[in-house]
Amino acid sequence: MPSPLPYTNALVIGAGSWGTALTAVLADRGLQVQFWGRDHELMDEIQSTRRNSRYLPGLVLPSSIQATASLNDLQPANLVVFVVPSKAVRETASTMASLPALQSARVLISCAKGIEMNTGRRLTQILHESFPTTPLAVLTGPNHAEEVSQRMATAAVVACENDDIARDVQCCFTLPWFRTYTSDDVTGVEWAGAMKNPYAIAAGIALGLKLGDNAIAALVTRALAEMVRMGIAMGGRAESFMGLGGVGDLMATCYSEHSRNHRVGRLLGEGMPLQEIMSSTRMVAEGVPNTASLHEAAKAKGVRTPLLDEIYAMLYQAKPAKEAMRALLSRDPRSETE
Ligand SMILES: NC(=O)C1=CN([C@@H]2O[C@H](COP(=O)(O)OP(=O)(O)OC[C@H]3O[C@@H](n4cnc5c(N)ncnc54)[C@H](O)[C@@H]3O)[C@@H](O)[C@H]2O)C=CC1
Ligand SMILES: O=C(CO)COP(=O)(O)O
Repeated sequence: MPSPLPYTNALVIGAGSWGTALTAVLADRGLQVQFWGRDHELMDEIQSTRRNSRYLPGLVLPSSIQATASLNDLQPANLVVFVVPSKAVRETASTMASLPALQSARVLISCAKGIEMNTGRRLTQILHESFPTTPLAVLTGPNHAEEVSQRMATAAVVACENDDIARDVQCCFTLPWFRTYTSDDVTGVEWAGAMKNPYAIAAGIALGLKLGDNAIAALVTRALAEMVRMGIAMGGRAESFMGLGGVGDLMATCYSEHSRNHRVGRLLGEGMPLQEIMSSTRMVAEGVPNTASLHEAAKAKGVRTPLLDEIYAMLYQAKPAKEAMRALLSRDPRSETE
């Protein structure tokens, strides 16, 4: 049985599919949950019907949650979950920083997956700029909202530099069907969570091109090698890339039909232009902006990332997918450990 709750009320910021699923997790665990999203029409719908028909239609949220789009409605919360897309984290954090509701926060949890363009900053580093005295944690792992919302067995990682806070957050995200592990490698899990997104696009492309299971397994394995190389260069630990936030999330997104990144890749592989794919859904595919920011960060740090370079060329330089795959296969032979 889970222990008593260290935090009693939560605020979830961001009303996409993951924010909606996490609202349900925290409410199931017994926290009082406020749920904020920027769209008034959607938040009114959630408050009156308990459903987010736009992003996670199958889930009926508990009646205890309070959904709103009005910042003035927010009441003080001691656990705050940031789950807007990565490109919206800076603006949302700076807007929220002055609100009384967030002044009493005892921990802020970053749940998006990305690295900022132009600064190469991790999302907790961005949150720290707006909340310099509030402890920060990351929740990450192979966690498709569609499955979490159906209470299907799921495991995740809570990373925080402070072990006590990591355990307190872990306690709030512990349910019979939702298991969390702690880590103190915030840097490693944040780089891992961002990096798996472009590779999920690549795995989707390989599927769309019907390259076969051998090719996809090779791609995913070499993606992991690239993730570890990059993660260590950025200050993370290799072991984090072997855990749920690394290889776990890489597999979940590279092989799952739920993954929006995988879908983008599959459609690209089938020949649909990127612009058309992006305008066919309102859901975020972080791998598209992440490819640009990670490519930029890799070049700045001098990390060798042949896969990411080809994904960048496909997404941003209109390189045909077949040509990119040929380029990868015709590279100079080398040792697997290089
Ligand atoms: N969906 C999933 O299964 C999981 C998603 N994540 C991560 O969570 C983050 C959010 O993703 P989802 O909830 O899936 O997104 P989504 O695509 O389901 O919805 C995006 C949400 O963000 C909102 N949004 C967009 N720009 C905004 C802005 N400037 N200010 C405030 N809100 C804004 C939209 O209105 C919408 O509610 C992403 O970084 C994603 O990688 C992480 C784990 C699982
Ligand atoms: O991060 C995720 C699962 O862990 C969600 O992946 P997508 O953003 O590709 O749907």
